[in-house]
Amino acid sequence: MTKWSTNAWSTITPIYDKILLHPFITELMEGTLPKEKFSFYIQQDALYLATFGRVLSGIASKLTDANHVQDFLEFSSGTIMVERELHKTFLTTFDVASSIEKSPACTLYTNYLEAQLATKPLEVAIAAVLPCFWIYKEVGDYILANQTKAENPYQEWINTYGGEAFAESVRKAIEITNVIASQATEQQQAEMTKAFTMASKMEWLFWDSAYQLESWKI
Ligand SMILES: Cc1ncc(CN)c(N)n1
Repeated sequence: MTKWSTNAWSTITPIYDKILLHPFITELMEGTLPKEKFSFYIQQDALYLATFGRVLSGIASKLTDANHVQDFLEFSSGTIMVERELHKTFLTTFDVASSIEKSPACTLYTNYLEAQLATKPLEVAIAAVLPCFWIYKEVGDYILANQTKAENPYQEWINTYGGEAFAESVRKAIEITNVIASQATEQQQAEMTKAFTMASKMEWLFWDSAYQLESWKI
């Protein structure tokens, strides 16, 4: 039987293809992305990750398999720690402001994840966080395989998401989500795919908001 993740990825392939074509990603790959846009992204991402970490540990608290609990706790602490280290590098390098408010896209995405955790069944919440792992891994791999410039100011970002340590977490996250999906009804699996798709759209929005230096209209 086809795994839930295989069908879910096919559903979001048009979104993923658009992410690869987004100027934030193409310019990041070329190393030509204006620093101002990357700084905006990194600052918003620090705010995003604070919520993401809390949502991951919330999911851990709802899982029943002890190994899955441990994996999600490790995602929450380990993965986030690695990403925070990465952020520190860029926050220092680019000397960005330390107090900022969430952009509309960041607000939308973090509120969405928190709402899935608070109001939806576990299988939906877990599907909602999967794009945060999977899309970043695919984008990291894609950039590593296609970049042509020897020097890139964003190389550390690229290496983090295209690297083996991150890939291992992503494999585990996909596997756990498939186990949860295998215990779900068809209707529940459809809800999972819906959340996976929505969060994938928000990944696109998040990069787009950084590229546009999005601000509140009011
Ligand atoms: C918005 C966003 N999505 C996903 C990731 C990778 N965990 C991230 N750092 N930021």
